[in-house]
Amino acid sequence: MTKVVIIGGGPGGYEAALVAAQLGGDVTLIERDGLGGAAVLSDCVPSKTLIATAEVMVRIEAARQLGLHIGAREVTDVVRVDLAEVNDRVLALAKAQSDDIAQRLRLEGVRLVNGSGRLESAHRVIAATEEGEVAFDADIILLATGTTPRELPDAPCDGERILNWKQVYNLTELPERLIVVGSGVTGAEFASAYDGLGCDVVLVSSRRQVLPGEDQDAAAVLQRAFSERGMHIMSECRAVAARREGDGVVVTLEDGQEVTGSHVLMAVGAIPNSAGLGLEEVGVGLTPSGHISVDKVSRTSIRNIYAAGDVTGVFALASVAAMQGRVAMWHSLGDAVTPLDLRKVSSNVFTTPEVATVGITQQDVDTSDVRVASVLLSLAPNARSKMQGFTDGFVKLFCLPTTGIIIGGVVVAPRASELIHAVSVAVSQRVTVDDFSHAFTVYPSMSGSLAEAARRLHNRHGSLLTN
Ligand SMILES: Cc1cc2nc3c(=O)[nH]c(=O)nc-3n(C[C@H](O)[C@H](O)[C@H](O)COP(=O)(O)OP(=O)(O)OC[C@H]3O[C@@H](n4cnc5c(N)ncnc54)[C@H](O)[C@@H]3O)c2cc1C
Ligand SMILES: NC(=O)c1ccc[n+]([C@@H]2O[C@H](COP(=O)([O-])OP(=O)(O)OC[C@H]3O[C@@H](n4cnc5c(N)ncnc54)[C@H](O)[C@@H]3O)[C@@H](O)[C@H]2O)c1
Repeated sequence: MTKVVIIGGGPGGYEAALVAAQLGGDVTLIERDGLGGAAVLSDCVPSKTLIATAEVMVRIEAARQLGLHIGAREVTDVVRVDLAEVNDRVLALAKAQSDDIAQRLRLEGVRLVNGSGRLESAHRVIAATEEGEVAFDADIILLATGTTPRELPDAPCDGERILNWKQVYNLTELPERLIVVGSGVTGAEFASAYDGLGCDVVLVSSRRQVLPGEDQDAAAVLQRAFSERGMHIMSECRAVAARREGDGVVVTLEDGQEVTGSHVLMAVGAIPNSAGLGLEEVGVGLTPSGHISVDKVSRTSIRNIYAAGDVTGVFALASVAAMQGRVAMWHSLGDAVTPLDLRKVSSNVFTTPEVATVGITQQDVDTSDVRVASVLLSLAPNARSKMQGFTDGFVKLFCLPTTGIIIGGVVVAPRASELIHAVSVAVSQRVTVDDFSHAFTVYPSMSGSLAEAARRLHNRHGSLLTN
């Protein structure tokens, strides 16, 4: 039996373990914290659970537009957020998810080792466990060790008032005034969630507009939505330090301004967990940022050592980590394998409204020579949007002008994460705009706007239509 040793039990590691077990490998998975990794225990799952609660608050608040009066001016006057209870639920759900994953892995015959792993050689892994060090021989090794929140040297997190995104679940009371530093996906999602829960939120954004890495038309909608909800966005500001003062915090910006709040959440990116793994000693190549270099089948510079997930810096998504892990095992264990294709990845920013994207981006289109036809269709005229009191979003489709094949899309809407799937199938199956628009959509529905966008691309003049 081929001996497979995996370090890291997040989506990159545990999905790989399932494939390796299915293909008959003798699989050992070493994880120091808990199965499911940071994705399940502290990052993706907890944040989306918190956001689910915040969404309900936002919907209650929006009810008055629909003729439902909640008997008070502010939603927070009638709905009391018990943050201790909310966070208990968040953590219990994450733990249950982690336990389910552990149980499934055990059922599939994966050997689970609770400890910290490192390479001794290209064919031997050491796990430091509570009982001491244990060595495992390996034919194939997968490194899927994820990342750690980046800290600013002068803003060390204390877990009480100066927080990273893993520490917010310790809070038992809603922050009175939360400063969120960083307006990438993590910062934007937490700013949106705490604003929805009723906190006064200040967002320190290093760029002109929030979500610098996302579709800029979508980011503009979100920036407007945040401002209209009363969030204070400090654009083109960088934090350099944060300190406790009395019952609050003071964040110092690069230009010397000071921002005061009750708490600060640092969302300034993450650094790869690649130190201390024995990589340099064994000769595993790293990028200048310290991520592990991999090719499209997840191979590192050492023949039998693979890497998957955030530690590779390829695309920090749970879905991509899982696919990289599976691809690594299909490749190393001799199964049919399709190299990772980032042009088909779909992702979602879980803000209010949500921003979902798949395939080619507007930035790719604007910076490449490839001719692309696109249409951006506002959701304002969509009957379902009007009924639901939502008019600020849009759908956007990209296609090749010669063939009409759909190569990407963006949806800004409530539940955009669900709406994008049709476009994702179109991108992965190379569906044309004509075929896409000929499929029936429900009336009234927001997906009707996706079909309408495809219809507008029938002649594909390569223009950017708005409405
Ligand atoms: C706040 C937040 C929200 C997110 N939301 C989403 C989302 O909605 N959707 C989405 O697709 N992605 C989301 N992501 C990204 C997603 O969480 C990551 O892409 C995903 O966790 C990557 O999985 P991974 O397996 O590479 O690493 P991780 O999930 O980080 O798991 C790595 C594991 O390796 C363990 N480990 C590290 N070193 C060692 C060692 N030496 N020995 C043993 N174990 C070790 C760690 O303890 C950890 O458990 C979010 C990220 C953040 C920060
Ligand atoms: N819904 C999701 O799928 C989801 C959610 C969260 C994170 N993620 C993944 O995690 C990745 C990382 O996202 P992220 O937001 O954690 O990190 P990021 O690196 O993308 O964003 C960090 C932001 O903080 C800003 N920043 C850095 N230093 C600053 C300072 N001193 N003051 C003010 N701003 C500062 C940066 O300019 C950047 O815009 C994303 O690319 C995404 O793939 C996904």
